Amino acid sequence: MSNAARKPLIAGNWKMNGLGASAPEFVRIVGAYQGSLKNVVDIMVFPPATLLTSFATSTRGAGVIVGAQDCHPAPSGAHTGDISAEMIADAGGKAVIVGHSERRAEHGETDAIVRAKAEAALRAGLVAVICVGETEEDRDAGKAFEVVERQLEGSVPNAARAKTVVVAYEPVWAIGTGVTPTVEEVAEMHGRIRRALQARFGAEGEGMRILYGGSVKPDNAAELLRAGNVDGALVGGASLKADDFLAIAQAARG
Ligand SMILES: O=C[C@H](O)COP(=O)(O)O
Repeated sequence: MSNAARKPLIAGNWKMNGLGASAPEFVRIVGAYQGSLKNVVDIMVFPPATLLTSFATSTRGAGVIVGAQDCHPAPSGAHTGDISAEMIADAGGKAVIVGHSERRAEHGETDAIVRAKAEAALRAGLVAVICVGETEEDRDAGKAFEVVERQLEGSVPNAARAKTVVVAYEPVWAIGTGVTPTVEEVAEMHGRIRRALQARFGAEGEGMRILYGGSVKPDNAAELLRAGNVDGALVGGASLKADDFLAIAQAARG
């Protein structure tokens, strides 16, 4: 299956950024999406949880998917400060990021925890965007493929299907640094991820979208998105400005 058989997906992760005053940026994304983009690219936006409901309300009917940046594995309970996948769905969210490297590093999330969170997402009817990626140390030690394949094996649930799971490859050393792997390096890693997904999930693994993330900007998006098995991007910093994010979405048109 070529890239063209999978609808591109551009996802914006706002991380811990955004106040009520940021809503107009999102409204501009929704407006532009309804114009020319809707038929050629899927768009997801992951605002902080405080903005989830208002963004979900403003996108209703427009097709931009809104999601959360994390969820707890349990549906409810005594877990102060956490939110469950069911709560995200109740708030109008349709997707959730799990296993982002910032959560793995800052909150000690293991592959088993990430998998439990992805399973919670599927239980609640959300799309799980499961992040994997090696550190600079891993890459320098020649262990990038091994690390990413181990994360995939440990983090992706057995129930994963093409419509319910998206994999995001984000080399940790490329996040927020302005440094990216070469297009060849991205294609090589995405090819490895594709083969691992196919080996485990067959045709469903062939259809699963694999996003690249890490310093994607309007000026490098087109070449990164042309690489083999790159089905879209998970964008951090450049997703905070509607113009930049929409320029990246335009680049996904091919
Ligand atoms: O989730 C998004 C990624 O961590 C990429 O962030 P960045 O585009 O700011 O490098």
